[in-house]
Amino acid sequence: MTHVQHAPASIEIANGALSFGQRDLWQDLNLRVEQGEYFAVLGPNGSGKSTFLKVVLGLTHMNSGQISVLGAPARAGNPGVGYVPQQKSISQNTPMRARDLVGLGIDGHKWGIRLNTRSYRSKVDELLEAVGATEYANVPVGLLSGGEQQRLRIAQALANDPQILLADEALLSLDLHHQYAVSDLIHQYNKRHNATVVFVTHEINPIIDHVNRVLYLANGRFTVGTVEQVMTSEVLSDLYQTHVEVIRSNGRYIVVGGDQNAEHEMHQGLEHALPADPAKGHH
Ligand SMILES: Nc1ncnc2c1ncn2[C@@H]1O[C@H](COP(=O)(O)OP(=O)(O)OP(=O)(O)O)[C@@H](O)[C@H]1O
Repeated sequence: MTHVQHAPASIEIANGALSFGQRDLWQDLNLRVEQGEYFAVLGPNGSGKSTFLKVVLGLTHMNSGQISVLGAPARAGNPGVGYVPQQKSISQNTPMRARDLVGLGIDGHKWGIRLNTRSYRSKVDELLEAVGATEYANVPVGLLSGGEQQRLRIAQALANDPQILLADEALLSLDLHHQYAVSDLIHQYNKRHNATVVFVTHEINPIIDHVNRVLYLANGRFTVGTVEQVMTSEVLSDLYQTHVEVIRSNGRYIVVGGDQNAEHEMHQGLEHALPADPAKGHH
């Protein structure tokens, strides 16, 4: 008799529950994210998206349930997991150059290389090249634009060739052009390395072509499924427990109604989903 060998899940949560005081983020969460999957985490402000990443990172512990990451309990500092934290502005006076920032991500222990050796420098060059940042390698990071800094953060997160890349609002504050550029970069890494991507975002449209499945969190409840399954008026109304309208236009989604948070998404959705079409004119 042959046995089918199941590869371990990239991320697996069993019976997960997490609350802070009176605030439930989720209960009865059972989830298996496969290696190579591009997984989006959506939801309004405060629904627990960033906390979900922190649980995967082993920085926050659930109240109950188990989480395994790459076949072992989640633990902080796992070199198999890369993390692009929510963007914070970098002071103009930071004495670091672009290449120094990227170099911080290199785990010398893993690569057997030391700072300032030739192999270290060539690894940094390779990472800069991969994110298209070679031309500003020696520029102080504080002088770079938000989009340029964001590329460096991604290079830093990819420095150890992680099997899982966690990105927290990686497109926030980028203009539309840079949103798509950064989104493409992450997608390429996902495909070339069969890496799992967990992408936290308010705005699904810039990544919609890449996403395999979605975890949508709202009001202590959640739903999981493909974009087509989750992004419907019926499913989101049920999740928000109030009427929400999901409009699909040119393959983009606009969420209208619900609470203030859903309205917030609506505005972002409108901004990005319906770029001005000069042919149609404005009224
Ligand atoms: N360590 C903590 N102690 C207490 N409450 C916390 C802690 N971490 C997060 N919270 C609360 O949990 C909720 C979820 O926070 P989280 O940052 O995960 O939300 P989010 O969905 O990422 O929100 P946003 O879209 O605004 O970034 C918030 O109400 C937050 O105040």
